[in-house]
Amino acid sequence: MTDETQQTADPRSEEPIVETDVSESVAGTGRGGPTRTVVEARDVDVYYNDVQALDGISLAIPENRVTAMIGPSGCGKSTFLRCINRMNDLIDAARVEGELRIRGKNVYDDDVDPVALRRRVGMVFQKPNPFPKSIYDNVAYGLEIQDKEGDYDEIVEESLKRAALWDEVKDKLHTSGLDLSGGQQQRLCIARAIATDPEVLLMDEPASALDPVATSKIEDLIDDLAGEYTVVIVTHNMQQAARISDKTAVFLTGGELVEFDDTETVFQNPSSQRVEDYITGKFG
Ligand SMILES: Nc1ncnc2c1ncn2[C@@H]1O[C@H](COP(=O)(O)OP(=O)(O)OP(=O)(O)O)[C@@H](O)[C@H]1O
Repeated sequence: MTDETQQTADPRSEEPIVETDVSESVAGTGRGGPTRTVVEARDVDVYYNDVQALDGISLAIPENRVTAMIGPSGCGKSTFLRCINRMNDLIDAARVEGELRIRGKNVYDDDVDPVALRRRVGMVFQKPNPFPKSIYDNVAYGLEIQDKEGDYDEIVEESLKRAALWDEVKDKLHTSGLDLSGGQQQRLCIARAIATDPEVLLMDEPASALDPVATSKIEDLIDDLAGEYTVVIVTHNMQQAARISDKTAVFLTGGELVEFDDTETVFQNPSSQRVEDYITGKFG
């Protein structure tokens, strides 16, 4: 990483961002060679009141790749995910220290509007949470609240296609999103998240409430989405992390990041006994 930065206007962002020359922090991954860093954590600590949940996290998340966060329950995976779009701001007890940069700009700087940030960083949760609205309105919702210009019919169709749901719902767009199956609801939530064209897509255990067939569809979808989005996924399922991610971050108890590397390396040649014990199921 160099200190040289340049101002660029990101067409998908309302505010100018500082883009860092990341040529030296290029992440080579299995999904087609080198890429740029989009999200970079520098020495991030998170506390809930006096209890420390994350301890000195530093890592660089590559563009248009899938990065998985794995680790035992309570090690801080979701907390880290929520640092990226400042969802921890909504938790009174939470305090974040350190820097969380997106394309070089610290999202905790005073001049960053968290609402604008969350437009650039979409999120999909564990439990599908469509609004009690029609399928169409679920996807169009983000466009409406942002007063986005454009042909909504076209954007809704495109988003549903990208979320691999269009064929199943194209004849019932004006029925309730709540009438879909769990797996379809989750793909609807993904369509809703991508309709506003975010740069980063955060997914917090997006398949853990789904059956194996629906899970497999979500995994295929994540693989496809990585062509266009930078995906960061929290998962409890190590096979899933191994199947779908390019990079894997292993968090262990105490909120420590103990390994961050290409997924293949983490699973085939872990750097420490602790990580090996975790991924081979000896604990956690
Ligand atoms: N809102 C909160 N208030 C207080 N403590 C919290 C809050 N959210 C999380 N914590 C604590 O922070 C630590 C990390 O929690 P977090 O949910 O980030 O872990 P996780 O690795 O995502 O766990 P899981 O896999 O079980 O979802 C835990 O000790 C948890 O109890």
